[in-house]
Amino acid sequence: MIFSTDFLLVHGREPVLYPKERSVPRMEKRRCTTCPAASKYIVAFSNLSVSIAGKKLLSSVNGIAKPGQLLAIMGPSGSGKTTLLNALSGRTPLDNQSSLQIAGLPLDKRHRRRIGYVTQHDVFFADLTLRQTLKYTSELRLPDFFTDEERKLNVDRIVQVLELEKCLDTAMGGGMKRGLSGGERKRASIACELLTDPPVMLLDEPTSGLDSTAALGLIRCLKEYAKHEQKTVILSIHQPSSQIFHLFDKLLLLHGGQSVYFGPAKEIVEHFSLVGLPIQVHYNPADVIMDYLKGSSEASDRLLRYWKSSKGVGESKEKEFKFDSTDPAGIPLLSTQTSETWSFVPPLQTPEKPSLWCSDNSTCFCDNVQQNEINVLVESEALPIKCSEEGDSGRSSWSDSQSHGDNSSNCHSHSSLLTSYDNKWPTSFWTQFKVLTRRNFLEAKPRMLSKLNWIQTIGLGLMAGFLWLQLERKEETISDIQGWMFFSTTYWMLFALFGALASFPGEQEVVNKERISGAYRLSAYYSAKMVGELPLVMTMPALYYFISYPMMGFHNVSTFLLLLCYLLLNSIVAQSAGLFIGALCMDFQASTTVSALYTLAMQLFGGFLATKVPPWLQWARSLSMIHYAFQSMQMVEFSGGPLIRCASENSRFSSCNQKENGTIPYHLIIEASGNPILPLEVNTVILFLFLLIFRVLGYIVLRYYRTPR
Ligand SMILES: Nc1ncnc2c1ncn2[C@@H]1O[C@H](COP(=O)(O)OP(=O)(O)OP(=O)(O)O)[C@@H](O)[C@H]1O
Repeated sequence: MIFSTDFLLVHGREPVLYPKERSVPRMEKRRCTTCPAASKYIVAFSNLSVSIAGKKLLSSVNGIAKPGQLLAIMGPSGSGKTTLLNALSGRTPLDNQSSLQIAGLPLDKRHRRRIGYVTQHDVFFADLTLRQTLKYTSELRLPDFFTDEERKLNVDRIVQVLELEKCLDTAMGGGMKRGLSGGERKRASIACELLTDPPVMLLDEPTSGLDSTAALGLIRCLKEYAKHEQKTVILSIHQPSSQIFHLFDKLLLLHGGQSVYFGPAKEIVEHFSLVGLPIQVHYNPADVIMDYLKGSSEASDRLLRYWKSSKGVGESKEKEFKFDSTDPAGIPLLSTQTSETWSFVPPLQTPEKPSLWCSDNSTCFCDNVQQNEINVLVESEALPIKCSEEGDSGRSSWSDSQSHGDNSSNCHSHSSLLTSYDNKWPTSFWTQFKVLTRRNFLEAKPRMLSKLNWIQTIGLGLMAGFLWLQLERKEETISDIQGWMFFSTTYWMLFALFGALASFPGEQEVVNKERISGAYRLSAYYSAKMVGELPLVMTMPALYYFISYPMMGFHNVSTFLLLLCYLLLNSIVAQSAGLFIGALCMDFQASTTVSALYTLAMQLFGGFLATKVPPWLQWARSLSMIHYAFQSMQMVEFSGGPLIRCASENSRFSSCNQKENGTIPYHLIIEASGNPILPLEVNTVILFLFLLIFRVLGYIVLRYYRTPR
């Protein structure tokens, strides 16, 4: 694997990410973010506890992760590694006494969105290729001021670093669909997060499913990334190889939701021997540690007791966990006395938030500094950052950390980087809508316009066409014409509704992940879904109609087009109902049960199967979308084409018995089926109301009931 040097170029030394004159576009002088000092994303947690449903999953875990370092969380299965990462990412609520600070401030929504989180379970749209996935991620999650070329360059470099070039055009796969291998999917997940240049990266078991060489390559890559780009990297890992273990800077050992060690990884052997649990020189420390933790309870009890008695910070090494409340910015800082003494703000203290102001020419200054000279404490040295008056270099903060000698650009990069994230969303509603519409279309196309669907629709169109071939316009064929209309409306209602249901569970996993990371507004996603899938929802019913209706009997263009409109409107309403039920139930089995009940009821009250509805049940008819679509189609068909001729004998229409060779007006045909007639316009408005209500309800459910955590 090629790592290290290339990595530096990812967001690199070239002015690619934050180009000149584009750092803070059209910005008024305004409060935009915290001081650069606070932008050093140190993750500090103390007394961190998590309980779910009364069960304590984590208990008083302490630790600190600094930019430039790799913190590994190890522990047996079920020890709480994922729970801790979820807590650090803000996805799991913390117990009251817990303290979690990022960049010196309690974790809020804005910081939460600056954390890249690669979860254990990779979720992607199975049908999109890796190239499309990365392209859309960069379009959604990089601020609007990036050009297409810059985005592409960015993607290309990350792809190169993570060695994903060969599989760029492979489908992501997942579920039943074959696609990227497990290792490639994992690297693809990491690539998606890296694209956004997060200052803090959390990775849950990034090496699972990788062979030992690939795993080592990946951890090396993360180490380089942390070191050279000054990022804070925290990962959980099950049982690393010895080579991987020695790459860790800090180690947090968990057992049963409690920490049994936190400190430099290289000191773990010494720590275990102090506890009376020796680790032989030639053994892999990770293996032995896990053996102790998974073995007899005596070893883990001893570790826990020792750790608690030393107040959780390794007093055996004369280290102390000092709280320094004098730091004005409230930022966890490394003491200058010894690199092994940590200090950070006490739990529950909310430090005053320093503020950085950025003017429209990208000049930044702090409220509490009152000048352009800002001191940033990096490790133990104070680093002056001069905010120049003009928007010059526009380098990325990644390269700045590499070139401490030239700090003039730091403010610009910080300002552009942080202000774009200080806005609630990285991109505008319009960008999100455009990108999501395209992505939705591409994602849904293989599913909705699959080869099987084409075959099924053409076959069904021909079958219906031959069954109702060239029907004469006479009283005896009324029920056949109605049969074609009823069959067509119900079939396409079921097709659209169940199609929408089937798309929901898989899609929601990806959308929830993206919503948690703050990639876009729900409203943008929801409206894009409506628009992106619209042509797809209409294609199959239109094809069926183009085949079967002319075979049954074409009369004139206006009737032909109007009938098509009602068939399509009916399908779109059904899709909206499917989206609403899918959002409400989420569980596929529950949603199919609810949908089956609803669609069967709609068919029964549709106006064709039952002509005599008991008075106390007539209200149910008004809830059936089929009823309105079917009635509208009858009105168009029986009034638009040649009028239906009366039967020569024993006509059931009284008007026919009064004269020979008479015709039957459309309203008598509809009334004969026992349904009250509403004007065509009213039927149409009601169908649109169904559409609107289902879509609004779907949105409300996703917004308030299905808020992802
Ligand atoms: N929502 C929940 N409700 C109840 N218990 C939970 C919940 N989530 C996790 N747990 C429990 O919390 C414990 C820690 O789970 P967690 O997934 O954090 O472990 P882990 O160390 O990441 O395990 P692994 O290495 O197997 O992924 C487990 O015993 C698990 O069963």
